[in-house]
Amino acid sequence: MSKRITILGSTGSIGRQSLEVISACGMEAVALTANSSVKLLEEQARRYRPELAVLMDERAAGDLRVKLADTNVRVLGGMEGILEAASLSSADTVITAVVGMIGLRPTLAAIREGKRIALANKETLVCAGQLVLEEARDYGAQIIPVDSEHSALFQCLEGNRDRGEVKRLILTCSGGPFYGKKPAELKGMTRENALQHPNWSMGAKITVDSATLMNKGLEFIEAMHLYRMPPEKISVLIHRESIIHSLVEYCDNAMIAQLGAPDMRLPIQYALTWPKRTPGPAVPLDLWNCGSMTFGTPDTDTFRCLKLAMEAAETGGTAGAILNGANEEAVSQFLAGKIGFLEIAEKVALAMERVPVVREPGLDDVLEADRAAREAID
Ligand SMILES: NC(=O)C1=CN([C@@H]2O[C@H](COP(=O)(O)OP(=O)(O)OC[C@H]3O[C@@H](n4cnc5c(N)ncnc54)[C@H](OP(=O)(O)O)[C@@H]3O)[C@@H](O)[C@H]2O)C=CC1
Ligand SMILES: CC(=O)[C@@H](O)[C@H](O)COP(=O)(O)O
Ligand SMILES: [Mn+2]
Repeated sequence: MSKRITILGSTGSIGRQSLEVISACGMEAVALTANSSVKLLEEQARRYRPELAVLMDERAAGDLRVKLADTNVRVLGGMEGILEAASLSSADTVITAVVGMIGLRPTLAAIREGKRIALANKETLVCAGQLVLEEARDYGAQIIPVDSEHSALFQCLEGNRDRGEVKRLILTCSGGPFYGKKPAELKGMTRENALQHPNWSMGAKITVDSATLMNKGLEFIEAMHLYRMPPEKISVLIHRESIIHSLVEYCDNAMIAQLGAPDMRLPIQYALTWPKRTPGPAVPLDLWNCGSMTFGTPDTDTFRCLKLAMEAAETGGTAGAILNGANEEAVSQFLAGKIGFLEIAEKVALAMERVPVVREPGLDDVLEADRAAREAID
């Protein structure tokens, strides 16, 4: 039987590429969700004919319902609708391609139904990694990473390798559009400058995170949770070309890497087909013509967000939720032209100073940490 998939965030960068993979691999989309993109969700619903289409924005959901009145697609609105899409009985797999910690409750809902989670939404694990992984264990839900570095690590670990054999995980980092710049130059960098990622075409929020190196910081915490590794066993390596997507160093000093063209359709597909591999739409890597590969050390004095994330990783508890909430808010202010580039790190640092950390948090503690962090920087 073909795979039946719900995509949370189908109109975004990962969501659209997921639909390409689903088509190319003969799978079925049973539910699609977005925030307010009525036109694109209507087009997707007409083309893929899911059972359910959901928009978070209730007014936009009303418009979509009218537009899809001539189809069998059921249309819902709001968080209740998204939770229904996440737990739909006909879906076996949920791709979490929503941006931000708003994805946490739907991810938990899907886990509680025992779905396979193809996890792109890294903010979920940064905020509530322990909680999410415990629930996945209790409900027997597999979590397969979509984030390119974590998919690479997953492949280098052969899924479930004995952690005692692993010396460290090495996350590669492109360095983003501002690699090599110092604070005086970074001060004047605009939204347009920050949105020029050297290798990947992605949504606006993650592209800004790549420019501040917060993306690598979030990925550091994501890797800790996914692979049960302490912070001292995770390193970040600058690799400008984004060809090596990450590496595992073993206790005998062997290093296993996963390489590929910078094309998210490969990790998306692998999260859906694992443990099998099948032909798919991702472009092949032409090693003969890709030029040289370079490596270096990140400048965490200039790109403070990475250092702040590593501190949050050491602290644990709700520190990840505080870091993430402040970052989401600060990036949204930067994208709206309200604050400068360097103020993103300043605001995250401020929230980490001001908001107390709760140890062994439950869901309510995580949600409260997120709220308090956003309030602390306003
Ligand atoms: N893009 C990439 O290559 C990679 C992305 N990721 C991660 O994947 C996730 C998605 O990233 P990306 O695809 O780039 O993001 P995009 O901004 O391109 O897409 C986000 C999606 O989420 C929906 N959405 C936004 N806000 C809400 C909300 N409040 N409620 C419900 N739905 C919402 C959007 O709907 P609408 O269109 O209506 O706004 C859209 O469908 C992020 O966590 C990112 O870090 C990880 C690795 C690579
Ligand atoms: C495609 C992907 O997974 C992104 O997270 C990407 O890795 C961003 O690259 P950098 O954060 O290394 O610039
Ligand atoms: Mn990544």
